[in-house]
Amino acid sequence: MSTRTVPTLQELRDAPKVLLHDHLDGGLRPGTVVELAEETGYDGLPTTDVGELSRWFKTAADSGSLESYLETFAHTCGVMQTEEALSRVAAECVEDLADDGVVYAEVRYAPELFVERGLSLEAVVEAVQDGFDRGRKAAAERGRNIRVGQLLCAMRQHARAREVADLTVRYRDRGVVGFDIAGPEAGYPPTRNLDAFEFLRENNAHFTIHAGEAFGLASIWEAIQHCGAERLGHGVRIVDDITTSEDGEVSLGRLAAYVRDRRIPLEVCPSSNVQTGAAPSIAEHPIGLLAKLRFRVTVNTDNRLMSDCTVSSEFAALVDAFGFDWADVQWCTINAMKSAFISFDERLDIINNIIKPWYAERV
Ligand SMILES: O=c1[nH]cnc2c1ncn2[C@H]1C[C@H](O)[C@@H](CO)O1
Ligand SMILES: [Zn+2]
Repeated sequence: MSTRTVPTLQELRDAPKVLLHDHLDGGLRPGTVVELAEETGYDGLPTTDVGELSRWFKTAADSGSLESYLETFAHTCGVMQTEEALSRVAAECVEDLADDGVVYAEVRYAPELFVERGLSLEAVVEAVQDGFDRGRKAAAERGRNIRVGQLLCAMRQHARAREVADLTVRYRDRGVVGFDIAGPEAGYPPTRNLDAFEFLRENNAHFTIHAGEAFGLASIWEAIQHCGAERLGHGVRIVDDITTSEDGEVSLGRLAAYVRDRRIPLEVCPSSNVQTGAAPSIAEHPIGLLAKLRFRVTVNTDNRLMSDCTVSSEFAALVDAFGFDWADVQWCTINAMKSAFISFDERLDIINNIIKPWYAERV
């Protein structure tokens, strides 16, 4: 087969893929939201009809602003306040990713959002890990092998980042592979949490930062140069530091050049960016230019429930919009695996023994 074969959605689902940016509380099955609301006595859902609720999440998240997009999480977090609920959501997440052909995933959530009914932060992490372990076993029994790590988020608007950083280090040999900050970007620069990042660096722990989504270059610069982020959540506003002249010549500013030269991974989430207004459409999404310029681009879902997407459907959208072929899909997949927060040996093993052999027949 040649690299020019156009990958179909079904073929993309079969391809081994790597997912670095996926929120646990943004990936629930709509039916599970309804069932958990009933079981846990959460009465805030806009509707208990599964089809309607599914459409409601998508429409409400199609808001054009990150702030109103984030309001939809009140309902998912609302039904995830018990260990049983957290474990179920985590298990289903792993099974759904495995069924989409994901072979390695880092799934993130903010433990501080699940303590409304008295759970400790530790109990939250352990319940999620229990679900991940169960999901992994269930998927393996169906012949779908997947490895999953937890990323613990701190919310930018709260003041618990140092505590969550501590939790990240304590649980790093028990399923947690790194840390992130999430939530509203404008008005909450990453430097507000400098003590957390310093603590993580002192402990040789990994972290990524949501930056360059709803706010521009200043946020990306702070995340990298002040905080020491290894990867950027989204990071797509880096295009503000790239100019294309009338004759098509592209030039990179100092920050864009730094991000590209240092191979800083961009966790790009195309559909989510369109919903929050970070990009006008998939066709006009900066990922086309960033991939062409060979930034270290990775393709991610962000929130599968709110965007009604999968990793495969995100790739399919890029096939349509930019003519991505199998070589591009493999490149993004290897980029992502190289950027994962697990050991070099483990990353290499997945690249050499799972990813490369599968794509070798197509590129
Ligand atoms: O795209 C995002 N940007 C910033 N914050 C986000 C995004 N998607 C989800 N979140 C928030 C809402 C969740 O409750 C939290 C932790 O998963 O992270
Ligand atoms: Zn995100």
